[in-house]
Amino acid sequence: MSIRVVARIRPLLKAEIERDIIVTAAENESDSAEVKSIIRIPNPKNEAELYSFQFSSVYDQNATQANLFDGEVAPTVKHLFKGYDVTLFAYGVTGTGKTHTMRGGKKMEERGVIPRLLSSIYRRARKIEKDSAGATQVEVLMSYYEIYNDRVFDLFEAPEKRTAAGLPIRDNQSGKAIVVGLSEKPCTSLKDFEQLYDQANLNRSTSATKLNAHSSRSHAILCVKVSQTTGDEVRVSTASAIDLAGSEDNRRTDNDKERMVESSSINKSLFVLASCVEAISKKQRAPYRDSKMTRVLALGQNNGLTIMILNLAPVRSYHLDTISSLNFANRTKKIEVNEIENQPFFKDNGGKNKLDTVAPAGPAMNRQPLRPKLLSQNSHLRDVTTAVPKPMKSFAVFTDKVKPVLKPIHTANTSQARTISGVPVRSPKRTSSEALHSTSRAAKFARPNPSTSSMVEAGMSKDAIEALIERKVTEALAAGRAAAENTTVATTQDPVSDEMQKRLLALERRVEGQENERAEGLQYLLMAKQHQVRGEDSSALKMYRLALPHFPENEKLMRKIVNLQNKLSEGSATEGITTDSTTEKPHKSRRKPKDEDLDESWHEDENAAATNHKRTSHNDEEDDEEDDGFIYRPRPKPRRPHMANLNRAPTIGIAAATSPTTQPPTTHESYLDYDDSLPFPAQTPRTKRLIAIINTRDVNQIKLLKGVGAKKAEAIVNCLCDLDDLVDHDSSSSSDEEKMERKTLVENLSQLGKLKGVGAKTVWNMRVGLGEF
Ligand SMILES: Nc1ncnc2c1ncn2[C@@H]1O[C@H](COP(=O)(O)OP(=O)(O)OP(=O)(O)O)[C@@H](O)[C@H]1O
Repeated sequence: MSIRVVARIRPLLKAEIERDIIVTAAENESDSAEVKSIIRIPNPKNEAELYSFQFSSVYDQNATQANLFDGEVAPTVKHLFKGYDVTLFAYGVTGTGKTHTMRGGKKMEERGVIPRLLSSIYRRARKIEKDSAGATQVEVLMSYYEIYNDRVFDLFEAPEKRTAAGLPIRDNQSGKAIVVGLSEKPCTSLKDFEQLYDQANLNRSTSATKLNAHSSRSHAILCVKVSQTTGDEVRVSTASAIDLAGSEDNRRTDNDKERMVESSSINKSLFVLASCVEAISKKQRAPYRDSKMTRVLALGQNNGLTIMILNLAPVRSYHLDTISSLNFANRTKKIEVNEIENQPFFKDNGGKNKLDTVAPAGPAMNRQPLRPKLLSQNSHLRDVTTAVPKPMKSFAVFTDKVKPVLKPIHTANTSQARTISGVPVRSPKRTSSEALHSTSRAAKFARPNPSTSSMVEAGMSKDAIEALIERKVTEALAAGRAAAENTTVATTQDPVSDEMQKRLLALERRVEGQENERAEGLQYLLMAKQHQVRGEDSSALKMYRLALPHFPENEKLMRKIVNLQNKLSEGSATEGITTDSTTEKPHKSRRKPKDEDLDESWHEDENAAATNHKRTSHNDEEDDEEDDGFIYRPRPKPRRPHMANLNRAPTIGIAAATSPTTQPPTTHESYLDYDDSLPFPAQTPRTKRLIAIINTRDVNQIKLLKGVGAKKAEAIVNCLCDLDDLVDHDSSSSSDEEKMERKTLVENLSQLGKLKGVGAKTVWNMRVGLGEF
């Protein structure tokens, strides 16, 4: 049968209002039963259009905890006692009610699926024990763990006892992922359970986020193992109840760093889950192993019955998230699950049966026996037992009976080998039965076993059975050793720190990537402006276009591109007309730029102020990065800088100061160097103001500049003072007055950009931050 998906819409929370409701439950008109099974939600792009999603059932805002449990979970309990594993999981965006559904509140009517399930299990257990007059005993064992930041932690352990790496997961022989070292607590009554469960929940990672005051930061997995023992026969089945952490849209969460790490881990695991579901639906290989949660949940790989509870918020603020959850659920409902019940196995038989000494241990030891999978079938949950033919009761290993002569086994310690050779020499090593009795790892062999008697009936000699057991034991021990080795390697290498390292690196790269990308964009902009002031419009256009992907929504940039394009096409048209004319050949460098050409450049005209007044039409608001009055003029001849000492400071933070010509400039320096030799007066009021502020050396003033905090301001002042010291050293004989005169002053933006801790970007920000001046 396929996974049963039921949707639950939570009621409005205090902060939400009625008119924001966009998710509704409806009955399926073609279905005679008056049960809601449709979710309706508008198309985010066209509110008039409604999307409909059909599920097994839908519970609206008015549905109680009891309604949901009675309708969906209670019917699974009898299947659990028939040997079927049951998996229940709550899926949904953060704050949609998963924990409320699974755990619920403390009051009787608010109890969620989990306490109700346990209550129902105990009730049924008591009934079975009573009906069998004590011949059948039911034992309930519980394990509870969380997957936090992709690490597994036992919730029965206090957080301070956890190891950073968490518990390892490995596959058992039937390929089922199991958590190694998980504790399993017997719970004899509902009271026991409640005590353990409440205590364990205190260990679960939860935090307040903007979207949920008690947000689960981990996936919590509760496994309830039910063992029914009748005489020698033991039947084990497990109910797993999983409260997944909710996906988060971090544009809405305002998460801090720690919450972000959690959030990205949650989102990643949910993304892997979605990828698994998609792969399954496309009949491709599902990437289960990409996340611990998907490994454990193993959707589509686990047997028994699976129910997904899709939790939904009814309001508009969740619109896109809700649609994404609905799409996920829509795919999930098509996943087929193998309806196979667990086979009983036989326990100790008064010492006669050598197989039966070990009881199952570990939460995953009750998984499927080795036998062919039944073909998946689509049937209703309630019809499971009648609709599905009983699977074969035999192990795959029973094929051995058609080959009664067993191959000698390679290992020396097998009684079978001795029997076959006929040499009654006792091996110095232990026999299979001894091995079974003595090994502390014997739990593995407690998987469902055929009874010896049935094997004998099936025509196998006792020796053949012994040899068969021996072989299985040897194989299992070898597998156990291999697994143990793997585990050791895993713990000694501290996979978490490696993993963490990798993530941090990736994060760093991402941040760095973003920074680089922005810097690259700014660089293209500046180059474009440089080209433009030189009158090289087509190159400028090229540079603006290169900058565009870095500032995709920047209207100003787009306008510039369009204007330049127009200008160029106009120009080429004019060129066509005037090719024959030699009368006017405008000197590029002398042209007077149009408004959009007037741009941030550190080639500034001395008459800028005058020009400024004439340019009344210029819309400053639209182009706040532009300095009024810039026009291109040929680069003046390099003049020996007034502040030669700036270039003489080799180690105090002026980049490339020692040999600016021999060292290739960095990208930032290259455009800072561009107007290195500009004389001080040739600057716009804004630039002058900026430089004046810097030259005050007043940390309080400097720190107010955009992009400069107290630290950077201090660094700038220190750097300037260091430069003064250098000058003083150079001229130890100078008078104090001369020294004062020689006090290091920043003359232009290029010099400013070379101060320690100041780069092109900071200079840019400082200027822009000064606004119109
Ligand atoms: N059916 C419901 N009835 C009443 N209140 C509900 C219901 N469902 C959810 N709530 C309330 O909504 C809030 C969020 O629910 P809950 O913490 O269960 O969300 P969640 O999906 O588990 O979130 P997260 O993924 O962040 O852990 C809680 O205050 C809870 O009490």
